[in-house]
Amino acid sequence: MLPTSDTIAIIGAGSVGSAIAQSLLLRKIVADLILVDIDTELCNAQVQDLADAAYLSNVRIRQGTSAEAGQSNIIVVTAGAKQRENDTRMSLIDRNYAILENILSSMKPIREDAILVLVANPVDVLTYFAQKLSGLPQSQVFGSGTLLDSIRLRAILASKLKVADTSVSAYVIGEHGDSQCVAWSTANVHGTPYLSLFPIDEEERAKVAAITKRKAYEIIKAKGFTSYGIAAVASTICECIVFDQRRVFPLSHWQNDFGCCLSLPAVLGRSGIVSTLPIPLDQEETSALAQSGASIKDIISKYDV
Ligand SMILES: NC(=O)C1=CN([C@@H]2O[C@H](COP(=O)(O)OP(=O)(O)OC[C@H]3O[C@@H](n4cnc5c(N)ncnc54)[C@H](O)[C@@H]3O)[C@@H](O)[C@H]2O)C=CC1
Ligand SMILES: CC(=O)C(=O)O
Repeated sequence: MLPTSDTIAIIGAGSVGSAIAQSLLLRKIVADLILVDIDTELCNAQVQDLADAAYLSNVRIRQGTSAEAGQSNIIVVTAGAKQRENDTRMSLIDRNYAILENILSSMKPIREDAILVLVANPVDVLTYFAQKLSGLPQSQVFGSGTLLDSIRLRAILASKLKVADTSVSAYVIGEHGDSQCVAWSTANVHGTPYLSLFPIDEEERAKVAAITKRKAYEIIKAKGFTSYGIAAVASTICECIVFDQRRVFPLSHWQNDFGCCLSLPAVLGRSGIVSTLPIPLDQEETSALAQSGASIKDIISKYDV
């Protein structure tokens, strides 16, 4: 596959931004990558290191400014504080809201057809504010959401059934965080309900959901951050946009019913969120999703003026 002439800018060249850059480089999705960070020395070092890895592909990578990022086709926002052991994602909001405001104002004017992908946490809350502050249409501003959690869930379910992860379709929905929920009633393997193929009781289901939810905490406890999983997710999102693949992903996007951004299945294409798909949920899942929406809205209301 030849890289397209699109440019992707990554804001934040720390653990996550650099891992996303490496994933994009190796997958040869676009010809040009720009890395931007307030810490220009770190950014330059990451670019130099990644440029060595670029001999595996035809991709050019360089350090850029916020203004240049604003003129890129896709802008991936990873800049922000990360969780320390046992910090929740929501606890980052004070610091990361301020960083987001700063980034968006320094990127302006943002090109009208740019796609803004939020990765920094709390991703659902930041997606809401990025929609408000960027001036872009809501369909062009969304967060990586629970795609990463869904991949984690799918891996657990697949290993129980001894099938490939890709053969299981299962969604974590709601917040990319502690109030997330599993849409058990729609989990399936090529159309057959997962729970009919591999019946697990309520206690076991709760255990699987908890392991999925805790995975980031466990990784952060041992190595201080997560990066490879989100890099795979973010580069897949970029690929889907660049090639207008119209894949269905659980992404954090605007929800009229909840008055916030949270993850539900969305069709992703060249212009961003192209459409949404209904997801049949049982009563328990519906109420868990509503609670997740309420907890995101609660944080938003503290900052929304
Ligand atoms: N959505 C998801 O699934 C995931 C989200 N994350 C989140 O990604 C964020 C970044 O994590 P890491 O890369 O590990 O942190 P990091 O601390 O390694 O990197 C963050 C970078 O942002 C930069 N930065 C801060 N303010 C800036 C500004 N105004 N303009 C430009 N750059 C700025 C810092 O200089 C730093 O290099 C965190 O909020 C973390 O929670 C991390 C993993 C998965
Ligand atoms: C840190 C984070 O949000 C994750 O790995 O899920």
